[in-house]
Amino acid sequence: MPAVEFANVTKRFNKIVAVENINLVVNDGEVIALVGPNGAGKTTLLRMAAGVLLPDSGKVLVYGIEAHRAEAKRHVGFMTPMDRGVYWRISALDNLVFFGTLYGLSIKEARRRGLELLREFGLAERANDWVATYSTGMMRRLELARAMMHDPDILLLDEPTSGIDVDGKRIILDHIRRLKGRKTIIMASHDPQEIELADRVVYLNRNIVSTLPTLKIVKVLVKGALPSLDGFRITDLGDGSYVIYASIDKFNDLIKKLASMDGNLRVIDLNVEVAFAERNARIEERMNRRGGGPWV
Ligand SMILES: Nc1ncnc2c1ncn2[C@@H]1O[C@H](COP(=O)(O)OP(=O)(O)OP(=O)(O)O)[C@@H](O)[C@H]1O
Repeated sequence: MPAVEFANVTKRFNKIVAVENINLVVNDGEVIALVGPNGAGKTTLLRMAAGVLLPDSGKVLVYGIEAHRAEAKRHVGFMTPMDRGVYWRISALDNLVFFGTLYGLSIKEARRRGLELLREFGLAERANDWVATYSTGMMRRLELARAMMHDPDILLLDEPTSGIDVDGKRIILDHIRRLKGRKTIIMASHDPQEIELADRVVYLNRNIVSTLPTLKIVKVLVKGALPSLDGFRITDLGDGSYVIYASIDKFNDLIKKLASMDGNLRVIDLNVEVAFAERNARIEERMNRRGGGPWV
């Protein structure tokens, strides 16, 4: 039985159609990245799978049970976007104990599990501090810990590493990597390093545009003085900005190189939308025909 199934799902907010006729089966143990532009409906899909939002038509099922029902919710941990899922005026540990008891853990069990997760996410020293004193990155890690308190089979992660520093990001990405194969994970993402963890990338723009096994190329827009960069294709846009194309395995390398360049170079944007294997293959083909002409 699929872990999560969207069957003909449509959701509107007044006149806005957030998602339309979505059909998607997520298998047990699969890691899915939902990718698409702002407003594409990624968060809406996650909220429906978490059972906190009902579809207008169609069905959202968790192990065959409608997602809003309590038996379905027990299987699911939802890491909400930004910092909406925890209480600010109590400590991190009290938050975890509170949410743990909502899922039926005893206070003692919830405390043990909460401390274990706080340790794992590098927050043990701040366990008793008010969440209001946390940085964005610490808050995101706490959000993930909260979603994991009841050891759910399915994790719904909304941009899990957005807006956080390199160390915080590494802790979360390593954790997700360790969960691969043991949990079903659906992740809404704009981040190539998150997307790289997925078994399947579902590109969404109100409805499903394409489903592909892997992401191949990331496109980075930079502005300023760009010294030569061996091993990367570059397009000069002529206005002092450049597009650099990096395969996913070289992306970290590229970011390190860009970071080590002097302050005259700025990263303006990063685009994964055009990065799919299908389109990459088309571009490669065109380049080969032209004998290696410009990309755009
Ligand atoms: N509670 C709401 N009330 C009204 N409109 C909403 C609500 N939630 C979402 N929408 C609208 O539904 C559409 C899909 O939004 P959603 O947040 O699912 O997109 P997203 O793909 O997660 O975007 P982003 O990448 O910016 O996070 C958008 O047009 C948004 O404005």
